[in-house]
Amino acid sequence: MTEALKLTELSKSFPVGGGFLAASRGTVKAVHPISLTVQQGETLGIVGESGCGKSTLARMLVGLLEPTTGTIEIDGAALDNADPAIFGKRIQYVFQDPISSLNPRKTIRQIMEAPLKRLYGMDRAQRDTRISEIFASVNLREEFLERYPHEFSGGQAQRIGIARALAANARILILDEPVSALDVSVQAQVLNLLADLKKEFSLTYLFISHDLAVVEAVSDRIAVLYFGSVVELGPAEEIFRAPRHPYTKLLADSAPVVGRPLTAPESKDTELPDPLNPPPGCAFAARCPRSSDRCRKEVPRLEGDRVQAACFHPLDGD
Ligand SMILES: Nc1ncnc2c1ncn2[C@@H]1O[C@H](COP(=O)(O)OP(=O)(O)OP(=O)(O)O)[C@@H](O)[C@H]1O
Repeated sequence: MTEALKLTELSKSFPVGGGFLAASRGTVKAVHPISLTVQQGETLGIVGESGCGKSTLARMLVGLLEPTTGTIEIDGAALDNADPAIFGKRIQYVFQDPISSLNPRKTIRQIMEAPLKRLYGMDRAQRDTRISEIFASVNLREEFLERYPHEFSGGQAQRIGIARALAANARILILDEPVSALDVSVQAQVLNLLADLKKEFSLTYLFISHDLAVVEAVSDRIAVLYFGSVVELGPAEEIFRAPRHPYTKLLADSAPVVGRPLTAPESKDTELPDPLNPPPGCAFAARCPRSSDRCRKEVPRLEGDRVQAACFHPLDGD
């Protein structure tokens, strides 16, 4: 298999402080250094609670945020932040809220045309051909092109969002909670469409969601994020059924996962650490039923073969 995406020590910190005249009050480390690879054709699921850094990671990957440290490589070539067009041709973002992510004052044709003009300088005839092809692939009628975003249902708008991402010919899509704003019946249609498109265009997906059952169903591998770090990474069919990291177990115990009954979570504490004053050791130690003195002093590294966990006292995965 070939590597589609490679992240090396990618991190993001935000200076935070009291107003633009006052000095910065500190730094929020939204994403701690992350190194991982995604193979061509793979779907990597990324799960974690609100505030764990999912959006910050995704926004770096599409060039919307400049990383504080680290590199992003696509098909072996490093992405250069100075040239957003390079990102646009290789990696695209599908937003959670399909209607509000589309410019309300533009027709769907104008929305679809924008990346074709900006990234490829296509003339009118070339753009029309490309848009017709993509619309056929996502099962949208061409008469929709002259309408405005508010005229569509959530499911149709998400198809348009996916079509826009595909128009740029990128082979990697960041799907940021792509179905969580949709009705359950429509969710299944959009997930099926994403599966079909993946085959048709040999796409690679990063599928970000807080919905464990959806992530488990669509992913080949899953990365569990906690407080800006990957704490567990492994095959989708294993990770929630036989968690190694106590945080993954907490997630799996508190959410419906196929083939695993809900149990009462061992940890009742739901507080995330203060991002302005992070703990010195493992960020999960204060919530973890297995934590030791070592956990409160040292940061565990992600280790293992098929399944990797960043934990000094991992569960045995049975
Ligand atoms: N521009 C910013 N300035 C300061 N802190 C930020 C900024 N953006 C994000 N953060 C902080 O970084 C951390 C990660 O935020 P992020 O939005 O990436 O998490 P998330 O997992 O996507 O959450 P959600 O699911 O709620 O969107 C949070 O502590 C957040 O408050």
